[in-house]
Amino acid sequence: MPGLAEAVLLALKDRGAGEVFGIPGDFALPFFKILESSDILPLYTLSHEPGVGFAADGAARFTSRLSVACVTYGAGALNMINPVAQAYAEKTPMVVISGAPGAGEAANGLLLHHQVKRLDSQWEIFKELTCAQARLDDPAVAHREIARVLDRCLHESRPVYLEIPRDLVATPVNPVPAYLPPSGNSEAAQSAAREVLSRLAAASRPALMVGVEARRYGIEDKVAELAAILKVPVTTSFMGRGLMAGKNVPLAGTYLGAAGKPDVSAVVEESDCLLMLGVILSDTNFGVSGGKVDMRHAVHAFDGQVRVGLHYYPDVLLRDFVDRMIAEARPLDRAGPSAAEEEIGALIEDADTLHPMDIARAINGLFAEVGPMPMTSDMGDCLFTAMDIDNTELAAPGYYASMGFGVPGGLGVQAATGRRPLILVGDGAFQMTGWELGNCRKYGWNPIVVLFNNTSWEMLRVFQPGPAYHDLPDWHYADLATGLGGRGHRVSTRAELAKALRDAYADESRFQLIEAMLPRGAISDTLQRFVNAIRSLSALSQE
Ligand SMILES: Cc1ncc(Cc2csc(CCOP(=O)(O)OP(=O)(O)O)c2C)c(N)n1
Ligand SMILES: [Mg+2]
Repeated sequence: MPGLAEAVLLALKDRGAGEVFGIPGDFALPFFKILESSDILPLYTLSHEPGVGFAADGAARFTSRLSVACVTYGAGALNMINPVAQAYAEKTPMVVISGAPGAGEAANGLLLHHQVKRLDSQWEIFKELTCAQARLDDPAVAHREIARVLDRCLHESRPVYLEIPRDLVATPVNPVPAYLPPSGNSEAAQSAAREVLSRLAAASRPALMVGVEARRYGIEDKVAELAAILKVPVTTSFMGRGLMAGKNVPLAGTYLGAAGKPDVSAVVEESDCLLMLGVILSDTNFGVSGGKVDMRHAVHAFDGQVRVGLHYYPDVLLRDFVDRMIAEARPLDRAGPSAAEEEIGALIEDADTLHPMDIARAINGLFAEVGPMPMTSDMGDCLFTAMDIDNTELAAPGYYASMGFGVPGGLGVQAATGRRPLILVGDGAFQMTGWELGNCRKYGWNPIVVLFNNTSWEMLRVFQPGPAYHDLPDWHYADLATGLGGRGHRVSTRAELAKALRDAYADESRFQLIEAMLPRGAISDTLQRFVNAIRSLSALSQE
């Protein structure tokens, strides 16, 4: 019989987990010791628990597998609340493992270090951030509890929480049962698929919008197959930017409502049967559309059910629904031309000062030369700029929108996939978690980081011009790269940026930090359209 810690690790590996990110502490040291000695899964330690959570999130987004964030009780776990919340909101299958006090530790009546209000306060907090939880304090049932929680993580593609008392990590337990895939209602899936196909056939402007669940449940290729059969225009949601990259589908582009390209917005807003697959109905995905999507004529397959107009089919797995659609779909021949990525033009490599759009042009140029790289983006104008980078695999917090994801998320991508990422981050967000780059040399990671240094919280300034607190000092980040084990490039002109990107790509020996100097007030075209759209919508609402 395996010990408890070993049983957890074996069950994680059996369910597809490829690595563990973590920071130990005394309540977790026994678990970490077995984690390292058992060699079941590789351990990557980082420097701050928010980075651990964001790295696990980034890994899961690119692999569509379980990811693991392992921390100590109290100070560690509670330090990671924000990344776990983001994973819940954006449907990432993250397993949070926290060490915990042993059974008898509270018996002496003293308050334990790292304890907050009560010993189970942390448990109560993580119940709000996860879809399933287990405290593994009963060896007799631990195997069933582990299976229950890990399977829920995969079924719902949301974080789960395992609490492991430090005095039980070596206690023998029964082997954890094998993964039990979810069983949806196949009859409901069939009925839903037939009704939706007939609605699409009867529509004059059918359209498809693809959201993040297509990636989370590993069915992007199936969705591409369905789109290719149906021959209807395909868009992605804002959060879904990067989906369908490299697939042979009639991709019109990313829907950004009034902030997007008018022809893409028309595909969505003028559709009389919009099929949304795995799309999160959030303000960032639909907020600047002014409610122009008529849900009475839309189909929304999300979170295990299919809503067709004003009625629902419950308990329908997205995978089953898409499979049933593929089986019976016929060409509708309504696909417009695949929108050539909006011509933002090639970078002019001259001595002009940089603008965010030049960064998009320069990256498009790099990818045209060397091929696309997996990308992560932080929250800030870098994410809006990413909308003008040709559609490439991208992980970014487009809904929960926490800063700090970009760099550790990119490190998680490289740890999990072995692929070198290109990371987009603003100076404000870099100040939060950019220092995790100091861990690259330990693991041989070598991301290319493009830091938008506008010495500002510019996204806030565009929504609230005036206050001086949006101004950030210039920290000369490129100069700090060497000490962290990387190479810094501080660039102020378009020619310098192009050269720095080429030099960075050629130097695979360490991480590359390209500090792109941007004037305060210079924002991407997409962010400008977002601001204009939100202002005009709010003006409308006050009429
Ligand atoms: C963890 C967290 N705390 C605060 C905020 C609120 C915020 C959203 S955007 C922003 C400014 C970002 O500045 P940065 O320099 O990174 O990028 P840019 O705007 O392009 O200049 C803040 C403070 C969020 N979203 N998350
Ligand atoms: Mg900034």
